[in-house]
Amino acid sequence: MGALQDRDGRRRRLATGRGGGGDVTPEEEWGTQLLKHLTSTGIALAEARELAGDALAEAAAAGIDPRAMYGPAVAYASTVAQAVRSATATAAPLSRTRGPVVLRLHGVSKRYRRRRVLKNVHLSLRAGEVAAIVGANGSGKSTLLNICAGLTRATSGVVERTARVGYAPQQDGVAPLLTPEEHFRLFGAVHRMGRKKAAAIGTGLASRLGWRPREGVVVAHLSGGTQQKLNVVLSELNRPELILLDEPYQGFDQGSYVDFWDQVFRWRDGGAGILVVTHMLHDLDRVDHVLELQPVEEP
Ligand SMILES: Nc1ncnc2c1ncn2[C@@H]1O[C@H](COP(=O)(O)OP(=O)(O)OP(=O)(O)O)[C@@H](O)[C@H]1O
Repeated sequence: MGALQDRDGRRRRLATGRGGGGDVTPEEEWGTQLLKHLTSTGIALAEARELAGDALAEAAAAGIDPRAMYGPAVAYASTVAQAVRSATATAAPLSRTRGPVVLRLHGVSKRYRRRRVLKNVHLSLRAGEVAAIVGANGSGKSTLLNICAGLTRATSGVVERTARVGYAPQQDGVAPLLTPEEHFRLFGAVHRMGRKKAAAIGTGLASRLGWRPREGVVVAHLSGGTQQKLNVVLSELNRPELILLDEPYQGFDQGSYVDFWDQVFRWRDGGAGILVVTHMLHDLDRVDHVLELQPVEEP
């Protein structure tokens, strides 16, 4: 047996694959497999141990079997390895400059009729930064993003945002009966872009997410993940200074997920501020701010 130490300092055993006494739990076996696959991708043993330990600890903290939370160890190892590589490749130098504040929330609260959904939320996001919003279902993440986008009015508090904002909502961001190119033209027109330019920019941005839109195919006939790529592309069509993304990679495969984060870091290094709603715990290590929303207890 080997051993990993999780974030709470507990020791978690890893099976070595030989001998081992037969009392290895499925979770420990998954951790061992993850460790093995991580090292086989070239990640150093110490870092692989830490990554595997983090994964097990996060699953244990969430009370979820790691196999259900992350999928097969080999697939998760590949995701982690790619993320580590891209994070290393795109990691900003320590001197990374932050620009002006592009979004400021001060004491933001929201009620729907008598029901309070958000209470006293504060956030300051600068150009060149990424912030994540996390929280349980119903804790108000989408509501907050709608408020940031100016689509929903806060009941109280101050919301200040930069002028050029891109928004990929969780639902209804795309029209089922239009083609991607028609979306590019439509959204381009809103930003006073010519049809050709909008189509060219949209297609170029799509390629960064590993997607080449096919002519004449309406959105309703695209996969869920591809529809979501369109949603993301539309949010960045006008080179916004603030990008709001509500669980943007639902349905993405592993490669698309990695491409997506590469794209986030490109936006960030290009001077945008990015606010992303996520349920992926391992995303949180690479962002500058984490805003955790708690469900509001009172009526
Ligand atoms: N337009 C609305 N009118 C009334 N209640 C609403 C409205 N929009 C959202 N709510 C309620 O506000 C609460 C927060 O919803 P919201 O969608 O913001 O949460 P969330 O954290 O994004 O949830 P999830 O993780 O499931 O996406 C929920 O109880 C929801 O039912």
